[in-house]
Amino acid sequence: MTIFQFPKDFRWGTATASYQIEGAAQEGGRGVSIWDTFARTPGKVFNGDNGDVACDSYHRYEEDIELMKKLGINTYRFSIAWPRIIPDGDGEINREGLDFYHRFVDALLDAGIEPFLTLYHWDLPQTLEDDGGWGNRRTVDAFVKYAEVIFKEFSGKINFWLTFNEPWCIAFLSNMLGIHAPGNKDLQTAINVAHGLLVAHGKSVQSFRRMGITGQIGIAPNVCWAEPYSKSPEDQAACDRSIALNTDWFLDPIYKGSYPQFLVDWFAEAGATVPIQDGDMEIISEPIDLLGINYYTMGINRFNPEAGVLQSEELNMGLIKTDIGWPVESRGLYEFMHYLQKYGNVDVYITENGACINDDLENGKINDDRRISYYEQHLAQIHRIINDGINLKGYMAWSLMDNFEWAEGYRMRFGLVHVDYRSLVRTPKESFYWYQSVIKNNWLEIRN
Ligand SMILES: CCOCCOc1ccc(-c2cn(C[C@@H]3NC[C@@H](O)[C@H]3O)nn2)cc1
Repeated sequence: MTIFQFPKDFRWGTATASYQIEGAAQEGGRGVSIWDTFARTPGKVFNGDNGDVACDSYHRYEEDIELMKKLGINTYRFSIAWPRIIPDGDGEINREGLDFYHRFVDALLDAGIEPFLTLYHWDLPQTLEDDGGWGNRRTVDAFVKYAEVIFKEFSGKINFWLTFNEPWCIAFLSNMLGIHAPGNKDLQTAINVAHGLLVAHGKSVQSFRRMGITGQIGIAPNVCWAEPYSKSPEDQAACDRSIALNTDWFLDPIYKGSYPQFLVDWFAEAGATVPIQDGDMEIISEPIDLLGINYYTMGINRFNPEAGVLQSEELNMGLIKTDIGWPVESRGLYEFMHYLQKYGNVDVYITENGACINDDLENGKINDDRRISYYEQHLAQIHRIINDGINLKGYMAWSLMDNFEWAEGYRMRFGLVHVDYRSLVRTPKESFYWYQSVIKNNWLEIRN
């Protein structure tokens, strides 16, 4: 038996997002989001699933908070649905939407749980997408207006703020690969979206400072760690491109005030350029306080001129995979956290980490041993990272409960709590009780 003790002030939590759990899509004055539209577009989401009901957390959040109290977490990451606050994107404010989130945040605080807010977790008001989305400065300004409304309303209640969740997904997964909403398949559009959200990030951080809002603010990129299949420079360069597009493409502008030139040049070869306007990079590089890091898996990549715009092919190395097909390899988290040190020893929270394991109820229990094993491996790496002196301050498991997994619909389950989507009954899985024990002890026990 090996015991890994965590720091006494280490934050333990779980994470969710508005469109994935709330439901009540036509209630409370909520406007239409790009995910409402995308999910209703035939062929875009498995089984034609959508977020109309989801986990019904809009109505059942008190039950969810009881589960959080039972789990013992002290931090809960969630997102606010912009279409509940300003239904048409940049027009009238919907007081009913603000009141809902005040009730929710107050209930979290009453439960002794720290709210950890993501302002944008992919549910853009459709009216703004109809007018060019993140590539149109109207959307940038609309986001700043929305962010300032939330800052003003929740300053003093919320102390941990993230502007954007997984900017690579918002820009490239959704506008170059077309796998997520709005489903564009164009490199220039993706680069325009990435730049627009970065300007929106920078402007909202400037507002946060100017308004004197309580707490700390940052952003949450997702990690794509990749190691070369061979020692060839071409394979290493292919890995560098994959890693950089998920993180450096966003963190270089924020921490260095410029894009990674080797990728700018690579995209120029493909005929795509970054639409930088005077003053943009100064705005984007407004200093932040923390980083959220979302880690799920890593790849072994090689150069392949046929493998998409980055010419970087991920190989099947025969590793154990989760039920969504992602290799289980926690080593990439350790390697990435050391890679991240090039931006300084910044405060980092793991804002997402978890496994898609689709075990179902058997005699009233869900024996998700594979999820426990995934978490054991990744928390052991977290312990190594902390022992190396890296400022890793907290960990939020993705996810508190099974929910709408985007293009995969409801078939892919990441939750510590099982959700029956017909009855909406929540059932803690065995991994819930395992994580409960880790949190209670503030240590990880590894069976040797
Ligand atoms: C066949 C080509 O495939 C290209 C990669 O396609 C994907 C799809 C999905 C992801 C993805 C999904 N998640 C989990 C979410 N993170 C935020 C939260 O909302 C979770 O639901 N992280 N990354 C990445 C890459």
